[in-house]
Amino acid sequence: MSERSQLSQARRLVVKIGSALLTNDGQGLDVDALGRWVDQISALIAAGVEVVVVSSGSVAEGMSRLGWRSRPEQLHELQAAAAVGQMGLVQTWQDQFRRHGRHAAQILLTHDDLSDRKRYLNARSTLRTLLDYGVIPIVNENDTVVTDEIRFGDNDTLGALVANLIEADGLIILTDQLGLFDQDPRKNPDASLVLERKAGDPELDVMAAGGAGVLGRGGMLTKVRAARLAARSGAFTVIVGGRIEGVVSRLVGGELLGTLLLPEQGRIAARKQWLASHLKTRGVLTLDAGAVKVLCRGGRSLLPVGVKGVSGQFRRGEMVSCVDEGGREVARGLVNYGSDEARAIAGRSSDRIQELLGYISDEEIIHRDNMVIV
Ligand SMILES: Nc1ncnc2c1ncn2[C@@H]1O[C@H](COP(=O)(O)OP(=O)(O)O)[C@@H](O)[C@H]1O
Ligand SMILES: N[C@@H](CCC(=O)OP(=O)(O)O)C(=O)O
Repeated sequence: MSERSQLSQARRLVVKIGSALLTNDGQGLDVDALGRWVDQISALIAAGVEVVVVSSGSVAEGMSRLGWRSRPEQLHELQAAAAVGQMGLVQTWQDQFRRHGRHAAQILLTHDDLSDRKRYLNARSTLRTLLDYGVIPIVNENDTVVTDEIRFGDNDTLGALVANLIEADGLIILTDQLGLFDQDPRKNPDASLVLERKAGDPELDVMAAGGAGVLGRGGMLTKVRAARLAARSGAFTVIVGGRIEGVVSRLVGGELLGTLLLPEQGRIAARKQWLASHLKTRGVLTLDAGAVKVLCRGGRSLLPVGVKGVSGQFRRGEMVSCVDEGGREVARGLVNYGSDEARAIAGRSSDRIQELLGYISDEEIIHRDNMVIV
């Protein structure tokens, strides 16, 4: 089976669109181009694919609104431009999706948000809920509170972090070149397009060393690094020309466009390896025989009703060990409730969580995607 078939089989995708493409030569947003991507993304959604958009362009749109002709040097001026431009950016996405009868939602994140387990889970449930409702999340960096990303143009990394967060099958990075070339095509007209590589291939760093275009900031190096980060959760990355007519639809239709960067291992294996190796356990849930049976059969989440005992102090998002009544470990996973709340809902039906805690964040105590059977 060709590796390209992964694109047509993808059920959840992150599409990242850089400043170099979104802006009309730096003069505000290219609304027509944006509308064309929206048409293609809407067709994908209608075909049952879940799509999250990571959109740059706030600084460029802010500069245009403020009448600034050249990109400011000062970071606080860039942040001010981003704050002004973000309003126009999300409004434009919303206006375009409205033509297809769809809602868009603004999500502003920082890298730090995603390295904190609790915030990670919160962001994940918000994004999942939006996708369940058929809403298209439009993600950008929260430039008011961070500066590295504005400086380095690191929305490529954000795209990869979002792909990890929602366990996307793939990340599509739309840019102003046809893909990754073996040398910077602006400087070397003989450069040739790379069609497919493993994301971890060290030669990619040498090829991508040429720096960024005039409007973009990160260049190809941040895209290659983003592909490696996405590969950690088993997602593929495609770097491709966003101006190619019908690019997203054609890619997903199996056309050989852009550069496909592949993970070393599949999605589930990657996530489980990450879960198994990266986190310390903070507590123990003792399960009844029925819960042990459904977990071991695989593919099921753990509900509070199957929990007989809770020990240790842990917070939402931390790793706990699940043991049977004889103390034998059967699974590990990231809990959706802290230890006090877990004690309050243990042995109870999920219908009662609201009444017992005064709120409900999730009906399962550990979601199957966040669990490894040991
Ligand atoms: N090997 C390469 N292949 C393609 N483009 C390259 C390469 N090396 C450097 N580049 C530069 O990277 C630019 C794209 O990155 P960037 O300007 O940051 O865009 P974006 O805003 O889409 O993230 C291209 O315009 C190109 O000049
Ligand atoms: N968050 C800012 C900066 C992000 C940025 O420049 O990223 P990119 O164009 O993808 O390299 C913006 O939206 O303008």
